[in-house]
Amino acid sequence: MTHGDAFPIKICGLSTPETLEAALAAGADMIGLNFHPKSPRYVTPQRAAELADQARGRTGIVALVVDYTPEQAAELVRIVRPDWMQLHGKETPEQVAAIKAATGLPVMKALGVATAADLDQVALYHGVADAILLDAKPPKDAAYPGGHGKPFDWNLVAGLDPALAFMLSGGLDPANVSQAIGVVRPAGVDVSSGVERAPGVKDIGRISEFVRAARAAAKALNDDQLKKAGQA
Ligand SMILES: O=C(O)c1ccccc1N[C@@H]1O[C@H](COP(=O)(O)O)[C@@H](O)[C@H]1O
Repeated sequence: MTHGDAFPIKICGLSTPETLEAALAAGADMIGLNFHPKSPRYVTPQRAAELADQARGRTGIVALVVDYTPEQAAELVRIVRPDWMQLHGKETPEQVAAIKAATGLPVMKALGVATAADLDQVALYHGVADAILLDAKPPKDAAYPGGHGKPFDWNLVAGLDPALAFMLSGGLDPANVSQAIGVVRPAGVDVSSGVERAPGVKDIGRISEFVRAARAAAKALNDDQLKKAGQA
C-alpha cells in the first residue's frame, strides 16, 4: 500500500449479517472478521465463512488473527477465503513473511504505538507487510491486544518518514475521524469499538456516520495534496 492508493476505510469486528450489510451499504472498502478467541468480536471460522460469502466481491475481506502459525493461517484461509490477513500480535518480520507465503494473501501488520520509539518498527516491516496499521498499544493486563477504543498521541506520527505509508486505528469514531485524518494523514483508517454501542455490538448508524466522515476527510486531504503539488 502506498500513499497513492485509494483511501481504504475498514470496519473491523463484524459478526452479524445485518451489521455487515450496513458496512457494505455505507461503502466500507474492507471488513474485518476477528479470530482472537478472547475478543468480544470473535467469530468461529464457520460463521465467518458465511459472512465472507455475503461480502465476497463487494468489499475486501480481512481475517484478523493474533500470533497464528503459518499452518493455522493457511487452514483458516481454506475455510473462510478472505482477501487479506491482519496480524495483530507480536509477529516478527520473518513470521509475517512466512504467513504471507503460506496463505498466498497480502498481509496487514498491526504495530502498537505509545512512544516515538515504537515508530522505529515501521521501517522493519515496510516491504515485508503489504500494509502497516498503526494502532494504540493495549492497556496493561488487557485480555486482548486491540479493540480497546483508545487513541495514541497522533502527533507522534509527525516524526515518521513520509515515504512510509500506513493505515491508522485506535480509538477512532465518527466524531474524531476527520480530525485524525487531518493530523496524521494516514493512507487509510480502521475502526472497531468506535462504531459499537457495547463491546462486540456494532451500531448500524455509527457505521454509516463513520464511513461518511472518513470519506469526506480523505477527500479534503487529497484535494489539499493536489493543491500543494500544483503549487510546487
Ligand atoms: O477488536 C478486537 O477485539 C481486537 C482483538 C484483538 C486484536 C485486535 C482487535 N481489534 C483491532 O484493534 C484496532 C483498534 O480497535 P478500536 O477501533 O480502537 O476498537 C482495530 O484495528 C481492530 O481491528
